[in-house]
Amino acid sequence: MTVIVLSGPVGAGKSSLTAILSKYLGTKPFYESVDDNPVLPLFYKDPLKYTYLLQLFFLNTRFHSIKKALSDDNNVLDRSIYEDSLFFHMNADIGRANDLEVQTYDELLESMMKELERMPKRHPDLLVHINVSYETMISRIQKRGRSYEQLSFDPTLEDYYKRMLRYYEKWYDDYNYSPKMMIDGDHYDFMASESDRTEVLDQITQKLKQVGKLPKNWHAGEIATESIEFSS
Ligand SMILES: Nc1ncnc2c1ncn2[C@@H]1O[C@H](COP(=O)(O)OP(=O)(O)OP(=O)(O)O)[C@@H](O)[C@H]1O
Ligand SMILES: Nc1nc(=O)c2ncn([C@H]3C[C@H](O)[C@@H](CO)O3)c2[nH]1
Repeated sequence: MTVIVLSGPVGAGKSSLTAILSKYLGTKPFYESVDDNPVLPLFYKDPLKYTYLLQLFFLNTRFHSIKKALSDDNNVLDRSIYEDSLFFHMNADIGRANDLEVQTYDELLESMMKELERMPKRHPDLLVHINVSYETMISRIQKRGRSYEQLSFDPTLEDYYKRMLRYYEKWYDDYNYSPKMMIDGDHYDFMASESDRTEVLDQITQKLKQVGKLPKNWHAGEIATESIEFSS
C-alpha cells in the first residue's frame, strides 16, 4: 500500500497532478472539497466572518478522506492535512481568528492527528510538493477561473497569495512526517506537454523507488491527457 499526498499553494496544480499520478500508478485519487464546499465562496466574500467555519469544514472533510485513504489501497490525495494548520495560522496572523479560536483549533487538530496515529498507516509514504512563483500561481488561478479567487474579485488577494507563498516556503522546509520531494511547477507544464509530464512522473517514480514505495505489480506506461478524468 502506498499513499502519496500533494501539497502546494492555491492553483499550483495539485488536483491536476493528482489525476495524472493516480492514473499513472493505477491508484485512487482523493480530492479536497471545493465545488461542493458551501463555505468557500462565503469565506472569500467575508473572510473575517467565515475563516473559522471554513477551517472546521476543511478539517472535517479532510479527516474523513484521510481516514479512508490511510486504511484503503494505494492512494493519491490532492492536499495534506498538515497544510490546514498553515492556512488557519496565516489567516489568524492577519487578524481573522482570535486567540481562543486558535487555541481551540490547535487542540482539535492535535486530537485528530492522534486519532490518525492509530490508523494502520500513520503518515503518507511520500509528499510531492509543487513549487510555483507568484506569477505562475496567478496565471493558473486565472486559467482555472473560480470567480472568488480572482484579484479582480478582491485586490487584497494579492497580499494574501504572496503571504501564502512565504508561509509555504517555511512549511515545506519544516515538513518531516514522510519523505518529500519538490516539483518545479513553473518549469513543467504537465498538462499540455507530454515530455514534461513524462519527466515529472519519472521524478516521482524515482523517488518512490528510492524510498521503497513503488506500488507492487506496477509497470510504467504512457498516459494521454485525454484519458484522464480531471476534477472540476
Ligand atoms: N504544470 C502546469 N502547467 C500548466 N497548467 C497547469 C499546471 N498545473 C496546473 N495547471 C492548470 O492550472 C489550473 C490550476 O490547477 P489545479 O486546479 O490542479 O491547482 P490546485 O493546486 O489543485 O489548486 P487549489 O489548491 O486551488 O485547488 C488548472 O487550470 C490547470 O489546468
Ligand atoms: N482558508 C482556507 N483554509 C484551508 O484550510 C484551505 N484549504 C483550501 N483552501 C482554499 C484555497 C483554494 O481557494 C481552495 C481550493 O484549495 O480552497 C483553504 N482556505
